[in-house]
Amino acid sequence: MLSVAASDAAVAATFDGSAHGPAPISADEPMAASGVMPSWLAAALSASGVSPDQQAALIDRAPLDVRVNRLRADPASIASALDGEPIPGVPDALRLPTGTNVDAYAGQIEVQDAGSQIVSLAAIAQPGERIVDLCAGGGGKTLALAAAMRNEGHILATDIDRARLSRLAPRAEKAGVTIVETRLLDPKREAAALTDWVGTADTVLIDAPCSGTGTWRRNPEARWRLTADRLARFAEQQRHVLDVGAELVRPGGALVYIVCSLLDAEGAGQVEAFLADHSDWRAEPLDLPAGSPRGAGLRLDPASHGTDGFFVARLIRAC
Ligand SMILES: C[S@@+](CC[C@H](N)C(=O)[O-])C[C@H]1O[C@@H](n2cnc3c(N)ncnc32)[C@H](O)[C@@H]1O
Repeated sequence: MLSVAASDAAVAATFDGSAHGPAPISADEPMAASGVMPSWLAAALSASGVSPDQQAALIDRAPLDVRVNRLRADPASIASALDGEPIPGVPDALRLPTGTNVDAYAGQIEVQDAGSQIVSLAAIAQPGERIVDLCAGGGGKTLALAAAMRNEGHILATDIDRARLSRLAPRAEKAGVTIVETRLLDPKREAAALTDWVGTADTVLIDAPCSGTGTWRRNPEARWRLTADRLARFAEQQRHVLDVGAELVRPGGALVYIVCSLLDAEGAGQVEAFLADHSDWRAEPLDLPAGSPRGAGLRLDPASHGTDGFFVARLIRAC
């Protein structure tokens, strides 16, 4: 804002110290270099193979994408009612005109970025399976898994955040989903609450806590809040949830690791370290409607794929 004020007298005049106004600008006030993000973060993204054009697109305006819930609605009818465009290769996704009011369609559609829908497909969820959604939050991906399973089987949805997890059950009810069991975990004591699932899950989905560099289109201020220390803490949490989740997978089963970040430290690098430490696991190539190869997985970004930014990998436990 100081940079803007330096070149725009009208903006500068608002720094007048009035009630709700910013303090007057002092002569020696340090000014941040202008740019899309802090320079350390731009350097980290560049080192992760994210080009300047891809970095700039991280703060573009996001489209309004929804997932049609096949348990309650038919994609073709919703597309014609809401003037939605199908998204090639993503079975239940529609892109709606900006500003479409979706409130009347609660339970029939879920607002969910196409990228989030695409990475959920990496679970290849089938009716009848037993799946753990370890970092389920409010259940965006849980509900996508349940729809893919045609509401047959069992999903254990867990999280350490009570408020987020409490939003899942009412959403599931509205969506006609009855196969989800929620379980609140104690941080660092997750394993003790999951002993009944050890070695039994067909798939464990880990949508890990992360810096969110791929979701700046929705949270543009997050780029200025992220610090190297916070990033290191996210990386530590990611290692931890990978270890917790891996224990739950049955022999021959899959672990799907997702982050909405483009930084290798949270994506390809995490998976590389996991595979180096777990010789009985291998990465399985992914066949998704979009994504560019990155390490053992795929990466999506707004400039290349028109979605939020994600990294996803599918890892298989030896039989
Ligand atoms: C990216 S968000 C999940 C979003 C959710 N999957 C969705 O699609 O709506 C990551 C979640 O991980 C949870 N989390 C963080 N540490 C965890 C842990 N040790 N065990 C389980 N969940 C954890 C956070 O509370 C947060 O809700």
